[in-house]
Amino acid sequence: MHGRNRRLKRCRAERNVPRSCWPAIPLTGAGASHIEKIMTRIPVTILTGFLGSGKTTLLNRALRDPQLKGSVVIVNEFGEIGLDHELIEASSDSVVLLRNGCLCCSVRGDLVETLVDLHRKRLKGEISAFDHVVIETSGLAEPTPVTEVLVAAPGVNSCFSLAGIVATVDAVNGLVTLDAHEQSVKQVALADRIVMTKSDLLTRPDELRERLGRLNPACEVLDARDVDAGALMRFPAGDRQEPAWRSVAASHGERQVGGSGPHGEAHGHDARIRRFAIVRDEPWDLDTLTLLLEALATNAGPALLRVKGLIHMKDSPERPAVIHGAQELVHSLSWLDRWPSEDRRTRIVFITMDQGAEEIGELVEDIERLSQRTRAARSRGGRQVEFSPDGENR
Ligand SMILES: Nc1nc2c(ncn2[C@@H]2O[C@H](COP(=O)(O)OP(=O)(O)OP(=O)(O)O)[C@@H](O)[C@H]2O)c(=O)[nH]1
Repeated sequence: MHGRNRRLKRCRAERNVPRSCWPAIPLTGAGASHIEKIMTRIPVTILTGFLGSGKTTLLNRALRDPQLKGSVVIVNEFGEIGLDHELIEASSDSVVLLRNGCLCCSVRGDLVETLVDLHRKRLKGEISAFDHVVIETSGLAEPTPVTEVLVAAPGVNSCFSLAGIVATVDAVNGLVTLDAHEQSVKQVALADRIVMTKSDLLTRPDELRERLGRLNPACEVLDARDVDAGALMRFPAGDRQEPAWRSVAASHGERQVGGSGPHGEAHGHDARIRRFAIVRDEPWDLDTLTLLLEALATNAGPALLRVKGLIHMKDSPERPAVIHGAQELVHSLSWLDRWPSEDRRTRIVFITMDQGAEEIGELVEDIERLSQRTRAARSRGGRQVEFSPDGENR
């Protein structure tokens, strides 16, 4: 098309036709849409919120809305076994998982690469022409470094623009989390929209509302039950005040984007936080799962920051059971309609304060042994063995 324009200019100049008389050449068809693709910066929404605060639940609601039909999701989980991409209800080619680190520290470079790569593939037509990106951060991430990538990273800020930040806050655990985890305060303080989740489980979350209001006075606190999740993730240009993140991102603009964060490697600021996974090839029976849920309920509290798992059940091989817990809450068991990928192993991810993989691993092994013995006793017609959380089976 450039060649055609040049040729046209030359021949009209030769004939001395005034410039104003040149016919406008309409940009139509593939050429026009290609130029539009190059010129348009794609809006990005950051979805943040502490561990288990309901980010994926809200995102899944939003993804069912046609407003997010053209959205790509980038999800970050901190650890080798990631489950979030399996729990997001979108086709696998519109979800990208960034694992093995946290977006605000070690995988910031991966985020830059992922965004640049997505944009390149979009231009080449190798993937569908998405018009929006949602980045779901890990619950432990501070949003500022991600914001900086979008505002300041060369190659990213020319193709993408940060549209806004949505933060989820869990009504039940929110106050304790804000007291104990600085990331949670930053997530709220930088948000354009704060969504309080789980207020269905707590009748008067007034104290939390007030606290959120003090942390981010410009931002209305919305109730997850009332929001239009699709519209929530989209930020029409120019419909709000100057966002809090803009000045923060600008003041950090000089910082080199792409390497490790300033606060040390792999969450040095939270040296007490441990993350590990339990993986099993053998399906579980209902006794084992029930005992695990009982043990989780017994151990619920601030030390059990997060547990989530897909469980392969003997009685239900075609669809996994899903378990979720976060601090004080162990949520009711739910089920997926089908396995989201080829991987049908039981995978349970734990994020704890101080409690190590060995301790929890032993607890799960105890549970598995006990349920085996119960099964054997039952088949012999004997009495059921009782589980005690101190490890002594009676
Ligand atoms: N009752 C109730 N449960 C909720 C609500 N929102 C989320 N949950 C439950 O909370 C649990 C955790 O929700 P997720 O959406 O996985 O939380 P998350 O923030 O994505 O979790 P991580 O990214 O793993 O930290 C799940 O069992 C959800 O069903 C809510 O508004 N009410």
